[in-house]
Amino acid sequence: MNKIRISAVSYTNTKPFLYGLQDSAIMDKIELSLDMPSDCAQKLIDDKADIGLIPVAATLSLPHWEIVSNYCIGTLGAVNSVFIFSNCDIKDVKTVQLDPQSRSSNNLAKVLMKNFWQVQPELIVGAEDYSTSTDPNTAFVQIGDRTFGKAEAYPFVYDLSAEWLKFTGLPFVFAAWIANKPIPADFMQEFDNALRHGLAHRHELLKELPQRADFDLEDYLMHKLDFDLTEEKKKALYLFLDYIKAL
Ligand SMILES: C=C(O[C@@H]1C=C(C(=O)O)C=C[C@H]1O)C(=O)O
Repeated sequence: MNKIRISAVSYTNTKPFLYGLQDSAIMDKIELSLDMPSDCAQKLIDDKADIGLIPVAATLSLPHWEIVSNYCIGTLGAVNSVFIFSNCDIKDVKTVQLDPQSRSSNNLAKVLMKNFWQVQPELIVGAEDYSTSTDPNTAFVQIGDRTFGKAEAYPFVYDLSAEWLKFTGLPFVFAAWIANKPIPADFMQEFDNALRHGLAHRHELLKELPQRADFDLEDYLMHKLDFDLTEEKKKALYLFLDYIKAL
């Protein structure tokens, strides 16, 4: 059998999953690559991967997609790694630079700006001064490890899944394990078992990760992230897709 090609996110949020996969015999059956989320999505769209931990917003660009795991990159509220960083209140922001590595959070920012904050700043994709603009009314979306330690550095900081909870009362799913073609059921079962094994060994993983003075990795991996793809999270996922379609 050909190996199943899997693209996973190269951020710390995915390390519990990698720990589980690398500690399982499933490694012999897969070809694993680590990519930034926007590239995970593109690989699935271009059929360069069979399964990806892809931004859920990117499912809208797939002719066929199916969820192949009971786990995800999700949260019950604040996630502490997906933000709009700003020098002014969101109501006064004139320009928002989007994160080139993101698909879900850029869309989450758009959904919240339109429906929750009811503001209409100009959106910039691929800004040359991304994340470094000194303009007082320019803000930026940022995700992943690049945000660690930055929450203290800006006067206005919006944790986007915390804002989504205020808006909808729901948890949030940033990325899920999605296939672009049918995957054998026995493989899916073995895959899920490996992911569960990784999640159950987060304390061992934390001992291996370099600690940071400016970011609480244990709180992040044990509490802020919530990896179970529950019915409530699926409800949030489909609601989010509806909001994106209406943008
Ligand atoms: C919580 C996060 O979730 C992510 C956000 C994504 C996005 O915005 O497209 C995609 C994958 C996840 O890595 C994060 O990256 O910090």
